[in-house]
Amino acid sequence: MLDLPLVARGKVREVYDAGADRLLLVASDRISAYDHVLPTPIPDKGRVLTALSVWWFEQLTPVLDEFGAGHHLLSVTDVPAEVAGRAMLVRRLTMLPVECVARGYLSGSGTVEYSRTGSIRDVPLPAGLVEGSRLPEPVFTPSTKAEVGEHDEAIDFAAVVGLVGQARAEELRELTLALYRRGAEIALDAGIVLADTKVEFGLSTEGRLTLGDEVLTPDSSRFWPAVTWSPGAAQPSYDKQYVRDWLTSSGWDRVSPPPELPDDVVAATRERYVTAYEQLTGRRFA
Ligand SMILES: N#Cc1c(N)ncnc1-c1cnn(Cc2cccc(F)c2)c1
Repeated sequence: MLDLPLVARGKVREVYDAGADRLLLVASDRISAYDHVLPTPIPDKGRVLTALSVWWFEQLTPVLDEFGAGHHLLSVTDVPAEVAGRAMLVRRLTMLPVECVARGYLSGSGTVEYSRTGSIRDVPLPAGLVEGSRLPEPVFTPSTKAEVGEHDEAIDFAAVVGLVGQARAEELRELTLALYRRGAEIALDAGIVLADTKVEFGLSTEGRLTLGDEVLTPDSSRFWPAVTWSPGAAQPSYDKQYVRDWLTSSGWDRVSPPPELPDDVVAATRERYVTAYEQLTGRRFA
């Protein structure tokens, strides 16, 4: 347990108070599937996803610069030894109450909405799209932050305006879409379809729009292997498919506490995270 006050705890991450205007974001090795946190950790998951976020902050800085925005990462070395490699020291922000989601492909709740309305939020889409279809243009699909354990609630652009004002809402939409476009382009070059992602922003003490949270990780985004992309059915998850398939085959009812994962599923899942990192960054995971 860290000797710092706990600020927030998510399914697989914690936020600690690191003193004056600083927080410590700690990524655990926990993995969640079907809205349950599984009892078996995936070794190095926290370290891989932290290293990936750090790399994306570097890659996306030119996009942030275009908008006069910054990011909250201060250090990954100035952190307690017990969480070295899986913690980010970040600037404390005043977080904006909007989960900024960009979708480049139709999936999950997006497919449900499209099936009912022929659109996603206020964006009409062409007929004939199916689960996994690439959208003509990426779509901004914001939601409000739910209490821990609850699902985020979809909101439309007008609701974002109501929360942060017209100019800020437009800035959030355009910056979220620009970050997604750049990330999706880099990911596809590495053989990964970035189907969608969720980013969070806050305001720095100087009032500057600042990208927070984790960025473009398999926990905040849908990663699909490009080689198996085939619209018309649920796409296999790049990182969680072994876990999902094993849980389904185990007969687990998705309501009672989930079973422990077998060693081979743990090892294969760890390998997926490491491979995603190495394919995207071109760097060896140490
Ligand atoms: N990032 C960031 C951040 C910041 N830079 N400044 C102020 N607050 C936050 C902050 C607070 N909660 N969260 C969500 C969150 C993240 C990780 C784990 C969790 F449990 C919950 C983000």
